[in-house]
Amino acid sequence: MSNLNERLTQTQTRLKSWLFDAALPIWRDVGVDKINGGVFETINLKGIPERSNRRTRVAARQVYSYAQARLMGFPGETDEVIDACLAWLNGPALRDDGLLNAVVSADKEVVRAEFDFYDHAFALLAYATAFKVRPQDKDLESRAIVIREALISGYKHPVRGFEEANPRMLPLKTNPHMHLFEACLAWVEAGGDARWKEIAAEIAELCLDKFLHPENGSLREYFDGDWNPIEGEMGRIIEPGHQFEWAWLLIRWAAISGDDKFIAPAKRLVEIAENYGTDHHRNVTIFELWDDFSVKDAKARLWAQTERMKAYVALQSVAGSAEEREECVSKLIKAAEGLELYFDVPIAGLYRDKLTPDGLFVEEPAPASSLYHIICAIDEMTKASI
Ligand SMILES: O=P(O)(O)OC[C@H]1O[C@@H](O)[C@@H](O)[C@@H](O)[C@@H]1O
Repeated sequence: MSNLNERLTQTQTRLKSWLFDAALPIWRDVGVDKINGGVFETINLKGIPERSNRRTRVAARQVYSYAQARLMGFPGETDEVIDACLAWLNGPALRDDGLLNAVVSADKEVVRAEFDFYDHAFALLAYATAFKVRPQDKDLESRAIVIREALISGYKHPVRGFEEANPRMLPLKTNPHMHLFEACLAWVEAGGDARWKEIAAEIAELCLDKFLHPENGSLREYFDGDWNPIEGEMGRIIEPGHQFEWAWLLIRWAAISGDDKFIAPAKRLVEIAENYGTDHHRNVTIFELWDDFSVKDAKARLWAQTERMKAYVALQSVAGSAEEREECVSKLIKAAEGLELYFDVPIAGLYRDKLTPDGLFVEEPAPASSLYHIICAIDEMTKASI
């Protein structure tokens, strides 16, 4: 076995053991709120869950995480978390019109009922992944279709993509489109109807035509109502983590759609995020750049490290030569080592979230919301080979 291959296998094994032996058990055994239902937002670094208001996206992400764990062959119990979170999504988080509240308290009082596009994208991902492991449960598909149709009837942009509110509220945002794209791909994989693929195609084209900077190929975050970058500083923000994340999705979409035109822009996104958006001294991908690639915010959140990993798994799958593939695998290992920096806490299975520019971690409870990123990256990593 080559040295690189050996390092890849060791990294895959190490991360998978951390996930299976420590993280999945703790986020199930401590993370589920057995009294009030749903899951806690955070567990502090002493291992105690914290009682705070709950973002709907967290319940959705935990459905994804434990359904994905099942797909990965996790031998432990997963139904408890999946059921608790599905009940939350279809209970306290559900509004009368079929859409979702954004934030609900532990006592099930609605804290923020406003429509949040991002939460709906995650609910669709949750239902898709649950449906992959429970294909006989047709309710999962019907609930997702209710949300999808409500999104289309209430929030469709007149030309392409989706609005943030009805009546319109600017800026329009690429981020929820990215997660809706991700959910649509999951539904395509889960055997959903043709509409999922049509929405994915629309978002992929919108990304190429409008989200990407025509000159330097970066992907910006905030747009006006005609899909031009919003005026002022906001229109100039790019997030390196999102460059990696879109690259991962675009390469997956190239395989599903059979259209290779998405690969070159994806490679460019990775190049930008690696060369300008990653601090090679700390070995972490940072939070924000300006669209001339100067640094806006050098703090580094955990999730961006997982996107770096996913992007290199995608890139190695479309590598043109053995050398290119080895280069991707070597960067994948580097990215995984960057992620593991965040795992250095007294209780295995918990993690840090923010690394400051001077190399210190912020002291704070571990957020449940990051498990989704981590499990996805580890699952993707197991697909890499040389
Ligand atoms: O901040 P939380 O909820 O942990 O999400 C972490 C991050 O997830 C990523 O996939 C992106 O959507 C980011 O914009 C987001 O901030």
